[in-house]
Amino acid sequence: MSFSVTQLLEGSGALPSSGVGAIFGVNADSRRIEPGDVFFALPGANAHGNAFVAEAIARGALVIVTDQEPESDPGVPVIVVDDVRAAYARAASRIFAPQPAIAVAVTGTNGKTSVASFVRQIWQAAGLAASSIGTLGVETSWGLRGGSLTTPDSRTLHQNLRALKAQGIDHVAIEASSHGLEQRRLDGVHFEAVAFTNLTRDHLDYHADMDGYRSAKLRLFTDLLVEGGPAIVNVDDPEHEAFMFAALGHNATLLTVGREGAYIEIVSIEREGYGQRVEVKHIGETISFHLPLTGEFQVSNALIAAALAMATGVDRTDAFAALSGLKGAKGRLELVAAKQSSAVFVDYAHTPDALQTALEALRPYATGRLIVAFGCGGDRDKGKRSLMGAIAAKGADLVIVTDDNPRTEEAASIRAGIMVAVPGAREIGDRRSAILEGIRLLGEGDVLLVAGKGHEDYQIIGVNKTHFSDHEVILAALGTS
Ligand SMILES: CC(=O)N[C@H]1[C@@H](OP(=O)(O)OP(=O)(O)OC[C@H]2O[C@@H](n3ccc(=O)[nH]c3=O)[C@H](O)[C@@H]2O)O[C@H](CO)[C@@H](O)[C@@H]1O[C@H](C)C(=O)N[C@@H](C)C(=O)N[C@H](CCC(=O)O)C(=O)O
Ligand SMILES: Nc1ncnc2c1ncn2[C@@H]1O[C@H](COP(=O)(O)OP(=O)(O)OP(=O)(O)O)[C@@H](O)[C@H]1O
Ligand SMILES: N[C@H](CCC[C@H](N)C(=O)O)C(=O)O
Ligand SMILES: [Mg+2]
Repeated sequence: MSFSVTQLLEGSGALPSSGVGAIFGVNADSRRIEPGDVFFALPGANAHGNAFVAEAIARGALVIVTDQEPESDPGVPVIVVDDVRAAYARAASRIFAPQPAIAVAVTGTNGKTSVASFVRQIWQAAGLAASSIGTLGVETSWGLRGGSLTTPDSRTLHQNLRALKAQGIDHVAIEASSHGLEQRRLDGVHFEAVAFTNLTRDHLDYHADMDGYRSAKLRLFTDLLVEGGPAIVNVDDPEHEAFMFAALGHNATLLTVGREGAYIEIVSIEREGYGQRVEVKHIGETISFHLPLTGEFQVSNALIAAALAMATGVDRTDAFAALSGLKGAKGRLELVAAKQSSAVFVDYAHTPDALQTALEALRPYATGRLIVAFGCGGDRDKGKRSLMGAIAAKGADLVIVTDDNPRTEEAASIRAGIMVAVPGAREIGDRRSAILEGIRLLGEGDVLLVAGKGHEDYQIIGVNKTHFSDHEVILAALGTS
């Protein structure tokens, strides 16, 4: 027993899968324990896993790993470690070996899904079998399998990684959320390269303050990058210094991207239809390409993705050539339909900065009015509601405040939290009616932005999740663009 458990927690190489001391699996959820598993009792937001030790043993757990002695002797070996979440992540990586050879990760408040998707697309264009894992789920050239978290829990993550390896995939780009980093979900992965997009307010319901939020994100640079690996930093973001110094302080190879970038310098960006023409300097060479995506922020995302791809061996010419063929991630400033000279975009902006970015990106296309319909999620950072209201008031000509996953909060009070900063807005709780009203209002040259849900195909009211898709409502009203 001790041999295999030690190996599980600290060792390397294959684990015994039969015989005395064999460990068959790991799980942190007592309800899913199978005979032969090790139960990891994690400190959670609602409970400590120690409360579920009896159930885990009843289901066949052989060993308990925890960060505090259970109150009574459970009758099976208990191993107390300092950081049980990290131990769980590393154990999951050993149980579910082998894994794809190359993993990269991107963190930041906004842009992670887009960057992860773009890295996968660049790898694929270079002929490499690749996958991206994040908010949208696990995506490969065979399709998309949805998930529930941006950064999956360690067990799900490593199960997915093993399945990808079994399909011949050796290149994976992963979104590193602040929750995921704080909860050590990624601690079993060695990243060959990492990237930072930007840092603005989000998730202050979970992190004590911006310092706590930033520290969680910095873990990707300080703890999870392989020794000397490339760390890509968007130097146009005001928060870049902390990430730059974290990289330098940990012997990473710092690669900066942006208008002030040394590795990739943005020289110029000009709109070309709904896309843009971009000129950059990359280690002395000037490169010009068409990016078929709307919004300057996508230039930053695309270049960070190109840097990650080049950092993992893609040839410079192939990487930049791939940018002209990029497809936007679903619901990220996506042109969904057009009505005469007006247009309707769906975007996943659910933070103040993202809403401002999306409105600024669309302003040049609104020769008439810029209309926005959006809401804020329930059971999430309340402070961002009035900030988003103020941003909408400033950046749009007409604002419709609606519902976006009220969860267990009263929807009307969430809307009120937004309306205080935009008293002139129309308040239409039912999201379908709000979108239809936005479409009804569309005149010559107007642009409607439907923000907050992006790819989501549900509305969460209370604890019930019902089918709802911004795309479907828009397309049913207007047909395809
Ligand atoms: C606040 C938060 O992040 N919670 C996540 C966390 O739950 P927790 O550890 O706090 O769980 P808990 O309910 O206190 O339970 C403690 C422990 O007891 C165990 N337990 C519990 C009940 C039981 O009967 N038996 C049992 O063993 C649980 O499995 C857990 O290990 O760990 C769970 C397993 O990984 C996650 O499913 C859960 O995500 C919840 C559902 C969630 O909504 N998370 C969101 C906020 C989130 O993580 N979002 C980020 C950011 C997205 C973005 O970028 O914007 C993401 O990466 O998705
Ligand atoms: N580089 C960027 N800078 C600012 N805003 C961005 C950037 N990239 C995307 N956005 C905005 O943020 C929204 C979310 O983008 P994306 O899904 O790529 O980010 P994310 O970091 O994965 O978000 P999440 O934390 O929810 O996983 C987009 O719909 C867009 O409005
Ligand atoms: N990963 C983010 C997504 C928010 C999306 C928005 N539609 C909402 O429900 O608030 C979160 O869970 O906070
Ligand atoms: Mg995401």
